[in-house]
Amino acid sequence: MALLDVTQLSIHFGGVKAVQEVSFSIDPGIVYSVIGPNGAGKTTLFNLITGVYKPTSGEIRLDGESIAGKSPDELARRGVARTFQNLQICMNMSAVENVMVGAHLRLDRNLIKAALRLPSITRRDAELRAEASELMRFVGLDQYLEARADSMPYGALKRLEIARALAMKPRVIFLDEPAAGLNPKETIEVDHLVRKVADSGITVVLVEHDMKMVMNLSDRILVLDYGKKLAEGTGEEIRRNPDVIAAYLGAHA
Ligand SMILES: Nc1ncnc2c1ncn2[C@@H]1O[C@H](COP(=O)(O)OP(=O)(O)OP(=O)(O)O)[C@@H](O)[C@H]1O
Repeated sequence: MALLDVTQLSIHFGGVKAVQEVSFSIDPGIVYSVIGPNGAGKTTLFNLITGVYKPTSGEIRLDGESIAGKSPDELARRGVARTFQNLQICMNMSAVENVMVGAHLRLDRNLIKAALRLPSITRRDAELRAEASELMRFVGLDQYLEARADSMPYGALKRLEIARALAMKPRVIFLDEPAAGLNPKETIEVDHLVRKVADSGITVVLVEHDMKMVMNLSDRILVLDYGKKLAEGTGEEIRRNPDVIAAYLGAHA
C-alpha cells in the first residue's frame, strides 16, 4: 500500500487556484520529488500535506487514513516532518537545542506527564540532548555541537533544519529546497545527506530547483505547472516528456 495517497487535491486563495485537482501516491522508502516553474504550487502542496493549509477540496491519506486538515502538531506525531524554504531556526538558541525542539514536537503529550515527575525531566532532557547531538553528527554538523545557531553559516543551518525534522523520528520527511542558496560543494553534501536519510528507511519528498540533484536522487518525480499535475514518472520518463520539456526544462535550458 502507498504511504501517502493524494486525491484530487485543490486549494484556492481567492481567485488564485494554487493547487488544482492534483492526484498522486508515494510508496514507502522512496525519494519523491516535486518540480515545476516558480509559482507552480510546490510549496503550497507541501503546506497542504503537512497541515499548514486546509484543502478547499480533495483527500490526503497517510497509510489509508485521512489526514486532510489535521494540524502540523498532529501530523508530526503521526510521523510527518518537514523543513522550510526560508529557514525556521531559533537564532537565540544553541544548535543542539534547535534539534531538541523537533523531539519535543514528537513528545508533546508526554511533557505534561513528565512535568509531574521532575527528576525524570532532567533525565529526559539529557537523553534528548544526546539524541540531538547524535542527529547533528548524522547530518555532518559534528563541529557545531557546542555552537549557537546565530554563529553558524547558512549551509550548516540548512542541515540543522534537517536534523531537527529527523528528531521527530518521522516516517516521511518533506524537504523544501534543501539546496537553495548553497554552493556546489554544499549542494553535493546535501545530496549525499538526502540519500543517507532515504537509506535509513525514511520516505523523502523533495522540492528542489537543482535539476542535477533531482535527477540524481529521485525514484519518481511529479511535475506541477500552474497548480496542475503536468506529468509524473521516473527521471527518465520526465526527462523525455514533451510537455515537461516545453513547460519547464525548455524554459530553464
Ligand atoms: N497564502 C497564500 N495566499 C495567496 N496566494 C498564495 C498563497 N500561497 C501561495 N499563493 C499563490 O499560489 C501560487 C503557488 O505558489 P507556491 O509558492 O506554492 O509556488 P512554488 O511552486 O512553490 O514556487 P517557487 O518555486 O517560487 O517556490 C502562487 O501564485 C502564489 O502566489
